Amino acid sequence: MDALKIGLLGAGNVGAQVAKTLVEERELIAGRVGTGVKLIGVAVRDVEAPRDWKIPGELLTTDAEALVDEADLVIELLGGLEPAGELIARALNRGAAVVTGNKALLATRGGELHKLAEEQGALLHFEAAVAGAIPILRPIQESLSGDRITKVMGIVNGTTNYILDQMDTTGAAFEDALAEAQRLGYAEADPTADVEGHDAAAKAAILGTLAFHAPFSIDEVYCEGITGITGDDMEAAAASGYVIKLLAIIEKTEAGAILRVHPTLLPRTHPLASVRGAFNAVFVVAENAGELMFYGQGAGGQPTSSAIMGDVVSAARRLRSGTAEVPGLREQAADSAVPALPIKKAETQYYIDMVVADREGVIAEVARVLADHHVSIESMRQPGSVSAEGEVDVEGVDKKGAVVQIVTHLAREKDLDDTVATLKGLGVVKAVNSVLRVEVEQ
Ligand SMILES: NC(=O)c1ccc[n+]([C@@H]2O[C@H](COP(=O)([O-])OP(=O)(O)OC[C@H]3O[C@@H](n4cnc5c(N)ncnc54)[C@H](O)[C@@H]3O)[C@@H](O)[C@H]2O)c1
Ligand SMILES: N[C@@H](CCO)C(=O)O
Ligand code: NA
Repeated sequence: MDALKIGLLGAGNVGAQVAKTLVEERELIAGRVGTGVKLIGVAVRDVEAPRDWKIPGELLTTDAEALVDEADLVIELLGGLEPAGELIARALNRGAAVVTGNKALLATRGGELHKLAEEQGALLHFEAAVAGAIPILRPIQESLSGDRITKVMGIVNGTTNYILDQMDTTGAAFEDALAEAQRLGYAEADPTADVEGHDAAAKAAILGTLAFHAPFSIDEVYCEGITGITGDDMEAAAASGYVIKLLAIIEKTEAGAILRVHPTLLPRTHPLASVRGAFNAVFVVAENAGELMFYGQGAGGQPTSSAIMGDVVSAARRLRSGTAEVPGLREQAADSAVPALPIKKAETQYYIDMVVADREGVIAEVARVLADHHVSIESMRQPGSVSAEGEVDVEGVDKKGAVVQIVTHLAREKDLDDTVATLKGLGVVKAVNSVLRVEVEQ
């Protein structure tokens, strides 16, 4: 067999690393595949642009379509919906294998692209799209395919974990931590996707699709990012023994599935609390397997290139042996439909941080509001008072109110919303500073 022709689209953070591996490790990759492999071109916007690794000039081209039309295997690392989607479809229509890390595209048009791949008998691999270097999709699609997955929960965005970790451990400002995450190659080209939770939501949709054998799109994922999290929130959480993490949680109930992404309070003893920097960690719960945990680098050019190269070797082996077989959505559709349920149906624990009038009977009044809405209290703290300037004053000087922090037992999202609305209307409640969801145990 002639050397397998590989076309690479994009030479940014991840693409440049992949180009480096394909050139410098060509022999190793060929040995792993069992046949020769050849990088035939790298499509870029500007052939003169400086890159993390200097790609040999003869490989660079601005004609992505011509490259796609020549390749046996296309690696898409442009990001964004277009022209990435159109180029992937073009490759699949030719029967070429495609490897991509583009979660935004897969969470939007995944169903259509999987169908196209199936129709053409072409391969579509995307391990890099979720949790960077961590092998998580293949274990879900293959190793756990004889089990029933009931829940997946984890930290799946490196940029936001890096930012929150920096804010928590060094007191860094949000903007400074974000700039550093961009410099380190963790963030999306438009980092709004990271900090507003959209990147994690795309990953939640992909995880849901594979774990629950039913197609979910990003529109079906409830999504809150971390832009509302302040240094004060982090400090208050720390003082109570918690840390704030952006979690993606997908869980199956009898009626359907709830997919959500939001900042979450975790006790410092929780295994996800110790996930630092741009690392990711994902819990998978399956009926027979029980709990599994996957941990590793979730972002960055070099770690992500490992997942891309794993998919390249896997696809190339199948091309070589002529056994293209796609664990795509046809197989997923074998299960009965699993509707996506609204966040209002979710049940979780909550943390409410508020300022109340500092006088007798107020706590009883607050507790009554919670009880009236079927929300029961697990713990309550009164860490101090606030001054006229709104600063916590533990000495109690110049008191304008008392800070009260409540952690509830499991409650329905709807009941919690009603509770908070009632609390806000209560004369004795001066302010509700923050309401966060809490995960205390796995
Ligand atoms: N960076 C990470 O840690 C990471 C991890 C996992 C997945 N991903 C995904 O991998 C993909 C690439 O990420 P990245 O961090 O390397 O992004 P990047 O922005 O650093 O690189 C993308 C490159 O593609 C180029 N490009 C865009 N449109 C083009 C076009 N039409 N023609 C030619 N070149 C074009 C850009 O100029 C840029 O150099 C994205 O889908 C991203 O979501 C990234
Ligand atoms: N921007 C993404 C890249 C990895 O998918 C992140 O920070 O996790
Ligand atoms: Na991965």
